[in-house]
Amino acid sequence: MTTLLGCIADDFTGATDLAGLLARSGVKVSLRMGVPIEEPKDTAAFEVIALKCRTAPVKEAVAECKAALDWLKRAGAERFFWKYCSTFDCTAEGNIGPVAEALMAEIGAEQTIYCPAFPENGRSIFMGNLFVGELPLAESPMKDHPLTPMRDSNLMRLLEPQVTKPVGLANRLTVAKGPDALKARLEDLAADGVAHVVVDAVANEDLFTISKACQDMKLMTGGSAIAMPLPHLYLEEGSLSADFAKTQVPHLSPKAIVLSGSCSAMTRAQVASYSSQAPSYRLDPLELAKHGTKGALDWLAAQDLACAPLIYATAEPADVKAAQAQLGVAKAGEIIEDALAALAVAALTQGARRFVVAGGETSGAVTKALDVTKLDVSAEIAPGVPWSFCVSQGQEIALTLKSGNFGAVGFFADAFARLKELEI
Ligand SMILES: Nc1ncnc2c1ncn2[C@@H]1O[C@H](COP(=O)(O)OP(=O)(O)OP(=O)(O)O)[C@@H](O)[C@H]1O
Ligand SMILES: O=C(O)[C@@H](O)C(=O)CO
Repeated sequence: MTTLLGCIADDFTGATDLAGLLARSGVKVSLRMGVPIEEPKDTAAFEVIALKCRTAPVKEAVAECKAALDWLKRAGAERFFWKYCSTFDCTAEGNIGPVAEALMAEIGAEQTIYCPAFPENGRSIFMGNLFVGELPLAESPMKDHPLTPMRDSNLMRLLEPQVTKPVGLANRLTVAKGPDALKARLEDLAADGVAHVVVDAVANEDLFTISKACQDMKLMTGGSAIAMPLPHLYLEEGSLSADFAKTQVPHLSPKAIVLSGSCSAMTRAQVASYSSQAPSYRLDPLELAKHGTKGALDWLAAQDLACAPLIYATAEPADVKAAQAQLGVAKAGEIIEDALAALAVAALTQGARRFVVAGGETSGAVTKALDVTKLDVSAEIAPGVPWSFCVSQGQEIALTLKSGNFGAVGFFADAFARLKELEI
């Protein structure tokens, strides 16, 4: 069918997060890993293209996003969504603003909104400031992120240096008045030439108000949650006819592996919890730089994958900093991503058919190595983390890509329990 909403996500866990929230409505969502080589055919109403461009050089990110946009246009989409992290992960140069501005120019959008709020996961925006739980972004564990340390909580201040046109705010007091008041505020800002509008949201009701006010915008930008109401709104406006074809759950070998390259606070707690119940192996970037992956591959080869072992690079901020000081930030990340990618392929060869991967960059590296190009999105394990099914090297596998800070402490065990439930 013709695609109604074309979505571009800046990392792989972000893309599954978005696809999972859109799929909550029951509509079919297709998730593509990278810009498909083949021309659009039999596309879904909601198409999500996952890119790995959050920390790529600006020019590269813009070019990739434009290529994704072109594909989505050819799939018939006239409305688009630019998905970035609910913690607004970016560097001083971008890529949130430059990509948004490039997409706006391509599709002729005069104005767009920025709303990374995800209240179910504790992300809220008030007076343009982003909170993670009760902490301002810059005081949250995101201040120590290995690639995009967030040292300011004010979204307007973060965005301004990344764009050429004026930035403004539609605050919670306006959002609380409902969609018409928000529309009026956006029009006033547009009349003043404000192209980039940060919109406050602290609860799911705010997201519904914002989506309703913005559903006709050519481009919306944000975290996944602001897109969640769109299927329902499209059904209401009549552009979408309900397609409740459920994703089939295949019966797969119980052999499984957990691969974690996220150093986020929640993943650290999840790794600590799971490593007390399953065999686990810690990857040390300095050791990998010196001796390569042989030690880890040998360890994996000796494991019974029915026990769903864990391999992790997840480390405390001080250890990450120490490794980065010796290897450089990009090199340290790359060494680990390469190792986890090689271990994923080895696990597949050893018969693993259930993969849990933690971390957006990590997920990008692992799915690329597994040669996964399209995922059918299934039910969520935790808000924003669905199971999905795909084919890797001719084998059907189950894959979940977990955003660094998502899921509860018991997430890894929860994931396998949820998959068992789905199989019944
Ligand atoms: N011990 C370590 N030392 C240095 N870098 C590390 C270490 N462990 C992981 N990394 C790197 O840190 C980065 C973590 O980013 P990743 O996107 O995978 O996780 P995340 O940011 O927590 O997840 P998300 O983007 O879903 O929130 C990766 O590039 C990874 O290779
Ligand atoms: O929005 C989020 O927090 C996640 O989907 C994400 O982008 C993690 O990389």
